[in-house]
Amino acid sequence: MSITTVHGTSGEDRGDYTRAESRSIRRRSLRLLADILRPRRRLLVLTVVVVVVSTILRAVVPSLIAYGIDAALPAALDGDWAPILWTASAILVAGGVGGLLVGWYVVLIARLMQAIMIELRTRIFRHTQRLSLEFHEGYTSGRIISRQTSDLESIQELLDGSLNELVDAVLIGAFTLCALLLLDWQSALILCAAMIPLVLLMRWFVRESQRGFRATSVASAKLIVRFVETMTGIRAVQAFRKERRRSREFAGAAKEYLDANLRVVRLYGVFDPALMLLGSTTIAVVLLWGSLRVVDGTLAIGVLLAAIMYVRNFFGPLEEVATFLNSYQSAAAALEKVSGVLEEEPTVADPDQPERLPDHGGTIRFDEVEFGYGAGRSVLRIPDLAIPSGQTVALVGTTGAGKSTLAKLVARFYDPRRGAVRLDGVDLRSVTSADLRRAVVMVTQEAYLFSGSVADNIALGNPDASLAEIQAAARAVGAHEFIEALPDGYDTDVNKRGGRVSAGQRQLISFARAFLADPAVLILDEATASLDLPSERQVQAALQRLLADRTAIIIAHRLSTIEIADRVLVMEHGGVVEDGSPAQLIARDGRYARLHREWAATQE
Ligand SMILES: Nc1ncnc2c1ncn2[C@@H]1O[C@H](COP(=O)(O)OP(=O)(O)OP(=O)(O)O)[C@@H](O)[C@H]1O
Repeated sequence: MSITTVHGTSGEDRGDYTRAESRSIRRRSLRLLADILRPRRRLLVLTVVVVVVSTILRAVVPSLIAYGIDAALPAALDGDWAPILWTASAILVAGGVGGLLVGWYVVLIARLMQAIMIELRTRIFRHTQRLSLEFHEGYTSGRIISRQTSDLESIQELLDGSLNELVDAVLIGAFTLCALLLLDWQSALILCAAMIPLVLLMRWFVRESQRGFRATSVASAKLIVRFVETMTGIRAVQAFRKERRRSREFAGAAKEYLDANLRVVRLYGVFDPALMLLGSTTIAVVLLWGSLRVVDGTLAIGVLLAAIMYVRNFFGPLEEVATFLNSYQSAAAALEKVSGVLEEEPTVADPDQPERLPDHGGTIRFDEVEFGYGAGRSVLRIPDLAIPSGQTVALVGTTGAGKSTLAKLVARFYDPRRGAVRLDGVDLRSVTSADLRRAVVMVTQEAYLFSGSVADNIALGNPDASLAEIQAAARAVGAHEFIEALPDGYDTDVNKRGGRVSAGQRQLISFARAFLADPAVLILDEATASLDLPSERQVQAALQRLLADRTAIIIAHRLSTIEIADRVLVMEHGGVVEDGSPAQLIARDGRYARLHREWAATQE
């Protein structure tokens, strides 16, 4: 399998990467870390210096003890107390300064790690916000939430605690080995021999637990996806009495997560005792071989004591390395996913050499356009379609005919596979997103309101607008009266009790937002669906004001909305099958005329 199969978030749900894939993913994670650490390299260097010095100081202590027992103690027995006093002072200084440096190191590393966390958090947020609609439609919100929550928490856990343990273990291990080599090479040799099974044990554990942690990370993401999906769709779940089934599915995912975790725990059940056995065996061998030499008179007793202390020091932190590896594996799995999301590129990118749109345009043209989602079949084919500036076009057709897709191409949420969509003669691919969002605004059925006041929500259309302009926009679309009647009028917080607005009112707020934005092209995708029938006249009047002096594309399933259009395009299987004014199409007695008759019948 080639490396490209794991580019970005693809292959994320697999726990069975090949070696080459694993390597490429690991490199991607490291690149991300290096990129984040580069601007903080001074802090990093200082932290490393502090920890190295403190470890050296601590590693010297057993040698000082050996000197104290073998040289200073006999001198004291002869009445010379100076050497033992010096040795005791040296132990005190080494231990004391070493301890102080450890304290400083803890602060430094915490600063560094917090900086990394904040940087990661903001990068994920900024980046996912920038990614195209195509990414978000394919990557569920549950998964993006796990990137920002459980994944970042695993990384934080590693950075907060376990990393200290690893640094400790590695440095103490290295310095201990050096000190032991200088002090007694034969004990050092025994320790080196013990490192062969140690390396094998570690390698086995890392390999197995890596697999295990990938599986737990996949399982935990699934759990979050199930939760988020159920809660965001809670209306449908309750309406269709699907609570039991969703609970069953959730329990299934929870079981999968539990099993994956248990597999990892079982690995620890083997690794920890094996490590302890290896440590005790090494100490026993050093003690036996050392005792033989002490009896022979070839080894001083203080050196044997120091050698045993060094071997203990060597194995002591290794048990903590297991804890580190635990957090490391889950953090590495998390970082892999995070770096995958960060590797995704917006599929709808800004041009290198943008062209400017004219100020008051609005002419749309589809030129030999063909489009399909992802690598899927083609769902839209528009060989030639021109919408002159100022025209209101209604898109009509059976469900799945391609109306929303056509609208999404005009708003450039997607680029066509072939051909071009042009606005005032400029290919949309050559327009910057800032320019495009000014020229084209799409209002959808969801009419999403952000936390904040009603005025803030309308002002999204034009952040520089004054309150008078905001109110004028609300008046134009017929939203002013109900906003005034809210507890705090325009200052009402839409997320607070009492500030809750109905779906239809939300729609009107989003109309006001669009009116204030004053785009050359406005797209309404089923945007009138939530408005209540009793206000139909109001809706029509509001729409007429909203659509005046601009090009508009309306997708609507209600006749009254379509009737205000200058032109109707009937779509079927991704193509335009009828095109004309409502009156012309009725006279032609085709599909639109039939639809019109059916609608008229239901309105009576
Ligand atoms: N995000 C997507 N990924 C893959 N296929 C999609 C996606 N969105 C729509 N499609 C497919 O594209 C085709 C056209 O869908 P589109 O939403 O444009 O239809 P529509 O005419 O707007 O339908 P409706 O009136 O039901 O909203 C359909 O076959 C649909 O299954």
